[in-house]
Amino acid sequence: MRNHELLRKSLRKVISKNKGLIAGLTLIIAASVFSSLIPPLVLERAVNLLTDYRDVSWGLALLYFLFIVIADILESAQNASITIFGQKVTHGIRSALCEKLGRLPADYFHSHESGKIESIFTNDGDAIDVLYSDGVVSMIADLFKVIGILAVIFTRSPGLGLLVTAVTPLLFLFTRVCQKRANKAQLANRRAIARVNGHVPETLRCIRMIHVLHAEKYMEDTYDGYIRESYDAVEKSNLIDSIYSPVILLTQACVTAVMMVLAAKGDAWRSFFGISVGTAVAMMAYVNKIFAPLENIGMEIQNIQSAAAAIGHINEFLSEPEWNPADSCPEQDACVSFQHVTFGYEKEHPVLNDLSFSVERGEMVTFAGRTGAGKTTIFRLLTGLYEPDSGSVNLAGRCPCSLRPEEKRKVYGYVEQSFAPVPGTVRDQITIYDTGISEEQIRKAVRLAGLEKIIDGLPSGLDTPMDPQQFSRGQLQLLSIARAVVTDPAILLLDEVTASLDAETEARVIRALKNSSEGRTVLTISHRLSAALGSTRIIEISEQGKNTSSEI
Ligand SMILES: Nc1ncnc2c1ncn2[C@@H]1O[C@H](COP(=O)(O)OP(=O)(O)OP(=O)(O)O)[C@@H](O)[C@H]1O
Repeated sequence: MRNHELLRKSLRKVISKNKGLIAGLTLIIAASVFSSLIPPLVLERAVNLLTDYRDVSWGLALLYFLFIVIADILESAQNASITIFGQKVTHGIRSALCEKLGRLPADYFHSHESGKIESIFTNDGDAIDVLYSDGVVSMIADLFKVIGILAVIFTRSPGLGLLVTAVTPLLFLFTRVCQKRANKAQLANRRAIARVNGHVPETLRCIRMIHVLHAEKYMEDTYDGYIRESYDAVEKSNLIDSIYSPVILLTQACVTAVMMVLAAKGDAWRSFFGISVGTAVAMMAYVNKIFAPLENIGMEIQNIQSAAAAIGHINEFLSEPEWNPADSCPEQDACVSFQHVTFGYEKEHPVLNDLSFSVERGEMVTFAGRTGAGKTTIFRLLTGLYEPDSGSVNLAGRCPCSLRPEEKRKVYGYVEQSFAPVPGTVRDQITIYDTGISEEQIRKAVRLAGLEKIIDGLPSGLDTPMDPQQFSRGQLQLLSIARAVVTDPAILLLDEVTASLDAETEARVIRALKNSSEGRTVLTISHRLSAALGSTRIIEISEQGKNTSSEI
């Protein structure tokens, strides 16, 4: 599928789901534009009656107020519907981004900086939000408003119509120049403020070192530099603001004055400008009305331009190749096996070279080898994060990549070097939001991991909100073990589980692992653990990513 088609597909999905809202929005915009044109016409009629020394009926006066109220209500409804539509589109695109994230292969996250991915979800997502809430649709509404006002002015006063048509492009140009400069200044201010925000905590964090190295002056000067940048930028932005409004007011006054002077010149001019007193009042109202949508259109163009880059990033992200694992692989008798596996994160630099080994059900095997030999890589292939370049990997008779997400936790439990908390309660740390896990399973996992006393000591037990500060490093590893065994998996993968623990804590973790390993096939990375857990075999991974196997 081509790049833009992916974004279009997301948009089409949102549009087809919200046909009613879009039809309503179109009607509201039409009604809002139409109703905003009526009050000056009623005013024209009233003033003409007054200047002819005739009575203005209560009905006409009420009609005037009624249309003002209706126009205001419709404008609010228009803004609200545009915001709702914008939110729906943004929600649709953000959901598409999130679904895409789940389908990306593991190496995407190694070849792309996390900051850039985050920025697609935050900054680019926000730019799309602004594009639809305060860009495309509002611009169409404002354009209709300008066209409507010009049309009425032309029918009432062709001369004034020509005058306004001549002035409008100049005014629009002036508005754009001011907006661009103001935006540039605001951006510079935001950059300077961001630097200040980074500088202050950095200074506080390193305050001792700053005093020791006498770097106070340098830190002060840097801070002053950022503040000056911000001050200059704000000053520039204020200057533009202070010029813009008077120029607009002056132009309005000039147009009105020219209209009046020319209309007063004689019959031919008067008929060209179509001026009765009432029409003059109405035209002044229209001239005043045309500037607001013009200014808005300038801002909306700005929003659309800023969103162009965001659309590019989102398109690029949506067209990234997806995780497309083989759905079947040769059946193997062994519980875990590698058959002539060659794999490299970059194809030209293989980490594992023609690696073969197999582990029988119930075996306890340790992988050893120098740092960087590829032990963790073996686990990454076993958990299906990567596919081998050649050869086959088998886990419980299945190709790991073909395991559906809901199957994975039943086949293997994975304990890493450090615990990765998830938002929520202590219970959520164990279940990872899997509502299919029963209370009994959770209690059993807590018991196996030796966490009973710790959890009983928490204010609300398992339902205590998770705060990693409440747990020591060893206790967090016990939580990792409970998380790995709660689904009663057949295979346990332990990657340097006790690497960063002191001897006493390590002993507790080993006790928990021993309890949890019973009846399972256990693969560990760690020399120290192999003896403590009672491994029966060590598979040594050599520098070339091959293996030698030795019995203990
Ligand atoms: N995501 C990655 N992208 C590119 N190269 C990687 C990636 N992860 C690991 N490597 C490289 O692959 C090789 C094997 O790494 P791996 O982590 O599997 O080794 P290890 O034997 O587990 O090492 P250690 O004992 O230090 O944990 C190393 O040279 C490492 O630099």
